Amino acid sequence: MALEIAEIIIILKEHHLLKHIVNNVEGDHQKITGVTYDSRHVAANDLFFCKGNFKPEYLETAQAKGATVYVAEHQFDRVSAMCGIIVTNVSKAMALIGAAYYDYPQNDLFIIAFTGTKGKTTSAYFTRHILNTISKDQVALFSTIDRIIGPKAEQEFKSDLTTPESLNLFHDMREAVNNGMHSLVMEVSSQSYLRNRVYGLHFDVGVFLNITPDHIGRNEHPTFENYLHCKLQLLVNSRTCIINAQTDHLEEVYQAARATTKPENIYLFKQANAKIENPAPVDFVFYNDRDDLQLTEIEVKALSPKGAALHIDGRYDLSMPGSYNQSNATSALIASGLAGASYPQTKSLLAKVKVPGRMESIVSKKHGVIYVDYAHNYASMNALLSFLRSQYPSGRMIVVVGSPGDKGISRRKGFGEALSAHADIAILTADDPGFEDPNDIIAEIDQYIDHQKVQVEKIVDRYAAIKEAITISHPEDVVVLAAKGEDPYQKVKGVDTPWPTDTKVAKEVLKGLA
Ligand SMILES: CC(=O)N[C@H]1[C@@H](OP(=O)(O)OP(=O)(O)OC[C@H]2O[C@@H](n3ccc(=O)[nH]c3=O)[C@H](O)[C@@H]2O)O[C@H](CO)[C@@H](O)[C@@H]1O[C@H](C)C(=O)N[C@@H](C)C(=O)N[C@H](CCC(=O)O)C(=O)O
Ligand SMILES: Nc1ncnc2c1ncn2[C@@H]1O[C@H](COP(=O)(O)OP(=O)(O)OP(=O)(O)O)[C@@H](O)[C@H]1O
Repeated sequence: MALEIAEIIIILKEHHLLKHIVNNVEGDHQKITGVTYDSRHVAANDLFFCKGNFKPEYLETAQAKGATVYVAEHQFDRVSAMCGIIVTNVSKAMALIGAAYYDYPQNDLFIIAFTGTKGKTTSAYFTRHILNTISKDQVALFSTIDRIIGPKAEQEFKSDLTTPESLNLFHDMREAVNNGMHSLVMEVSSQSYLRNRVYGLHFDVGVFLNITPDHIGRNEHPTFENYLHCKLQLLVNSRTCIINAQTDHLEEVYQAARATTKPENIYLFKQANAKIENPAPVDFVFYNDRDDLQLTEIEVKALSPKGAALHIDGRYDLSMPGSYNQSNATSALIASGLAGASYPQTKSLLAKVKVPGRMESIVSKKHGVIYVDYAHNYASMNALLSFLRSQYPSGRMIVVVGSPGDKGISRRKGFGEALSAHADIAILTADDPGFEDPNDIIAEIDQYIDHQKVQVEKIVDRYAAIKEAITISHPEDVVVLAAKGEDPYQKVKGVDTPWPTDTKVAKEVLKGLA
């Protein structure tokens, strides 16, 4: 793969991003044969992007390793051997040049993208499972948990971000195409719009699941309005839109879709008896006749001719309980319908999907049922605990939870409120404390807990907290290990400290108690 300076100039001018060029001694036909934003991965003739919390010495290292061109928002004098392309916005430039360098892999993929405060990973897994089963292994997945760029085991790896940096995104899309993938299901975080990771990219189908306050604060969104604005960008950039009509801010969400999409390409869905303010007729409803731990099923019914044309009406079995998962499943069925999947081919496919770290249960005779779940804000914690409360009305609910440092500050209050509403015992512990003292985070969650309703224990060491929860639980109790899912590390003072995962710890503790 290669790109000439001349091509880069045209792309940047087209998007009004080019300020000027310095040291262009080799001329416009100079070719770059690689692109990177990390000095640790530079090769000869690379183009290097100076982005984010960047230090000038990274560029000097890049030059020493053979990079010949850099893109930055201002000129660097100490790399006089390099051609400098000075732009108004480096992250936008990086996304556009990345797409060009990897030869626009998005044109070879049918892309379904999910956004929402909660349910992105679950819905993406559901959709990918349906389409991948039907297409016999030709569907890639870019999720918070992992990225799958081909059918072989070595083409599946853990994700660093929910939505990758633009260069990695286009690189992995190209790999997916080379590996025979014809579709891609991906999660698009609001942060990826804030940071221009998907700038210029258009999606075949964009799905908006829901929005509640989260991800607001240092390093994330300055305000809720900004968070909502970034999330809405997915709909603005999608050819066909699917909207959960039960989302908050439905009017704005629908308007964002309408800004670039005709009503005939916008699909709304909701639970059959949910009351909503209708900005447009609903296309699909789902009935949740049965929703318990033994069996979860939904019936999907089209209400409009365009809905009926997808042929997804029918009764489906689900592997994951909870009304929110029924909503996630409906979004996945509509998205899959738009990609050509129909009933009854899809009838039983969702009965087999497991999403790592979401609603994983471990049954023990002496210590009740233990759930490991990724719920980590008010909306998800409330949804999870209220569902489990309905399933275990008589036992005690013992919840182990912590909140991350340096971000998502509103989660602390949210946890306090959700625990007060549903838990009997809360064991507050550490979860990615980052540069904060976990004791302070625990104290903050605790101040929002109603101590008349909930007994609180504070155990910073997460292993000891899980051990305590399981040790004190009786057979009729339910233990919830919340917020960490299958995360294999704890972020402590900038270091990813290995963590065996909540599931492994719980199993180990149970073995020790047997
Ligand atoms: C705030 C934010 O999003 N920051 C992301 C951003 O950081 P950054 O551009 O400042 O990069 P940096 O790591 O500080 O380093 C600066 C630059 O120097 C380069 N460098 C660094 C060291 C070196 O030796 N040489 C070198 O060239 C780096 O490659 C980088 O280009 O780019 C980095 C990759 O280049 C990301 O790892 C980093 O994500 C941080 C870790 C993060 O926590 N992001 C979260 C908030 C996030 O993006 N979350 C959303 C999900 C949210 C949700 O759940 O909905 C996501 O999409 O994952
Ligand atoms: N539609 C939903 N509404 C509310 N809570 C949900 C919904 N879907 C899932 N959850 C809860 O949120 C948790 C995380 O779900 P999931 O990983 O699918 O969401 P996500 O949007 O990918 O989250 P994140 O952005 O934090 O990675 C689940 O473990 C479950 O407890």
